[in-house]
Amino acid sequence: MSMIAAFYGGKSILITGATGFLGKVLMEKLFRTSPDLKVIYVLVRPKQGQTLQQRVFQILDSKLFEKVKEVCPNVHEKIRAISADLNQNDFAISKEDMQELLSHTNIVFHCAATVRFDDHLRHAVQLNVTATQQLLLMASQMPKLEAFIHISTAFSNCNLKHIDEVVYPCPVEPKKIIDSMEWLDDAIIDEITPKLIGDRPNTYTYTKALGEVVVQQEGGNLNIAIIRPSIVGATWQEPFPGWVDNLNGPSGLIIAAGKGFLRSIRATPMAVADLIPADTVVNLTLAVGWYTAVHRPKSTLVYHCTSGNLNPCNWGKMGLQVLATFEKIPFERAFRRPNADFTTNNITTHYWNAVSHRAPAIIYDFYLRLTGRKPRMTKLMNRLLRTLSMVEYFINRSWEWSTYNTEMLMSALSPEDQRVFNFDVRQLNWLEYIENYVLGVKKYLLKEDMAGIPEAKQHLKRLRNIHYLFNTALFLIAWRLLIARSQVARNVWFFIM
Ligand SMILES: CCCCCCCCCCCCCCCCCCCCCCCCCC(=O)SCCNC(=O)CCNC(=O)[C@H](O)C(C)(C)COP(=O)(O)OP(=O)(O)OC[C@H]1O[C@@H](n2cnc3c(N)ncnc32)[C@H](O)[C@@H]1OP(=O)(O)O
Ligand SMILES: NC(=O)C1=CN([C@@H]2O[C@H](COP(=O)(O)OP(=O)(O)OC[C@H]3O[C@@H](n4cnc5c(N)ncnc54)[C@H](OP(=O)(O)O)[C@@H]3O)[C@@H](O)[C@H]2O)C=CC1
Repeated sequence: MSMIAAFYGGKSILITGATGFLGKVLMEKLFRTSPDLKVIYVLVRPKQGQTLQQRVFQILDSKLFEKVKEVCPNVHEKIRAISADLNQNDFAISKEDMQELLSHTNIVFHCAATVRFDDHLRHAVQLNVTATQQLLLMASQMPKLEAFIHISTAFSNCNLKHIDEVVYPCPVEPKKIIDSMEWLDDAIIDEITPKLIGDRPNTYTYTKALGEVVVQQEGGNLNIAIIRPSIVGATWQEPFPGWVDNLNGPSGLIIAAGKGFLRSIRATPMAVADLIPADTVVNLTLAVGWYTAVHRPKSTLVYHCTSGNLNPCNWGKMGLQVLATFEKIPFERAFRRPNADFTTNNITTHYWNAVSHRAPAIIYDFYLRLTGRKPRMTKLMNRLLRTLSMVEYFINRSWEWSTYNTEMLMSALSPEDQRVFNFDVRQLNWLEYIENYVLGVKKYLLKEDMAGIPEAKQHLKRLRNIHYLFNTALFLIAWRLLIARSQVARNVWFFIM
C-alpha cells in the first residue's frame, strides 16, 4: 500500500493554477492514486466566455482524465471550483468561499504564476510575488493546514552557475518591490526593470526568485516546501506518455520545426537540455507534500526537480532526435520540409534568420497577396523570431543543480511509493521520451490524426520535389549568367558538352 496515496485520502486540498499545464497533471494524479480524497478546491477565474464550472468540467472530460473516471467515477463531485482572480485583493473570493477554504484546507499546492518571460514587471510581481504573499496569509489562517507546497522554477537563480537547494537573498527586499509597484507609474517601472532584474534574463525568473524569498520570510510556522522544476516537458509515463497541452518551453518550437517554419536556432549543441517530464514533477510534488506534512522539517526545504546532474541530455542530441522523429511521424500540411539546424554565433544567426526565416515568409506573403488572400507568414515569423530570442539564454548555457534534498526524499520513500510516485529521472530513456513528446505534440496539441501520416509523408515528398526543382532552376539561371559573362565558364561548358 502506498503511504503517500493513503496520506491524501480524506484530505481537502487547495490548488492554484489547476487549469494550467502542471496543475492538470497534478489533479489527475491525485484523483487517480487517492480517489478517496475529500475534495480538491481549485481557484479559477472565468475565461473566454466560459464559467468556472464549464472550465473545470472541460478539463475533467478531456482525455487526460480518462483513467481517473474509471477509479473515481464521482470525480465531478469531488472538485470544487472557487471563483478567484489572483490579481485582485483577497483574490476576489466571496466571503462564504473564503470561510470554507480557511476552515477545511489540509494541503495547499501553489502552482499559479505568469510564466511569460516578457511580462510587465508590475504584472509579474502581482502574480508571482504579491499573490504568493496573500496566499501565505490565507494559509496562516487555516487551522487544519498540514503543508504548503510552493512551485518555483530551477531558473529562479539562473544568474548563478551552480545552484544549491537554498533560497538565495535578493538585493532589493520583495516587500519594497511590492510597495513600489503600487505607486510607480509604468514608464518608471520600465526604466528600472533592467536594473532590478540585473543579470537575470527576464521578469519571470526575477519575480519567481522574489516569490521564494517571500515564502521563506513570511511562511511563519507553516510547514512549507519549495519545488524547483527545470523545463517542464510532456509526460513521460503517466497517465500516458507524451501528454502536453500548451506551447510553452520546447513544445511550440517543436511545432515550428515540424511544420518547417523553424530552420535555424541559436543553441549550443553540447549545453545540457534540462528537461523534466510533467509527471515526474507531479510525483515529486506529491511526495514532498506528504513528507512535509508528516515529517515536518524544521526549515523550509527546497527540492530541485531537474535531470541534468542525474541523467544529462544535450540540445544537440535532443534536436537530432526531434528531427529523426519527424521522418517517422511528420506533421500535416507543413510549410517546408523540417530541416532545422543550430547556429552558434551572432553573424550566422542573423544570416540564417534573413535567408531562411524572413525571406521565405516575405515571398509566401507576396504569393498570398497575388492570389487575393490575407498575408500572415511575416507576422508568424516575427513571433517565432521573438520566441527564439527569448529562449536563447536558456539553450546556450548549462547549470549545475544540487539535488541532495530530492535524493534524500527518494531514499525516504518505501519501495511501493518509489514505484507509484517515481521521480527518479535516471530511468528516463531520452530517445524514447523525445519521440513520445513529438508524437504527443502531434496528437494532443495539433490534434492531428495518425491516419493522416501517409498523406503528410506525400506532402513532404511534394515539398522535396519543389525544393529540388527550385534549386535546379536557380542553378541553371546562375550558370547561364556565368556563361554569358565568363570565357572560362564557356570553355568548361563546351568541354562538358
Ligand atoms: C546538431 C544539430 C541538430 C539540429 C537540430 C535542430 C532541431 C530543432 C528542433 C527544435 C526543438 C528542439 C529545441 C527546443 C528548444 C527549446 C527551448 C526551450 C527553452 C525554455 C526555457 C524555459 C526556462 C524556464 C522554465 C520555466 O520556469 S517557465 C515555463 C516556460 N515559459 C515559457 O516557455 C513561456 C515562454 N513564452 C513567452 O514568454 C511568450 O510566449 C513569448 C515568447 C514572449 C512570445 O509572446 P507573444 O509573441 O506575445 O506570443 P504569445 O502571447 O505567447 O502567443 C500569441 C498567440 O500565438 C500562439 N502561439 C505562440 N507560439 C506559437 C507557436 N510556436 N506555434 C503556433 N502558435 C503559437 C499562442 O497560442 C497565441 O494564440 P492566441 O491565444 O492569441 O490565439
Ligand atoms: N512549464 C514550465 O516549463 C515550468 C513551470 N514552472 C512553474 O510551474 C508552475 C505551473 O506552470 P505551468 O502549469 O506550466 O503554467 P501555465 O501557464 O500552464 O499555468 C498557469 C496557471 O496559473 C493560473 N493563473 C494565472 N494568472 C492567474 C490569475 N490572475 N488568477 C488565477 N489563476 C491564474 C492560470 O489560470 P488560467 O488558466 O486562468 O490562465 C493557470 O492555471 C508555475 O509556478 C511555473 O512557474 C517551473 C518551471 C518550469
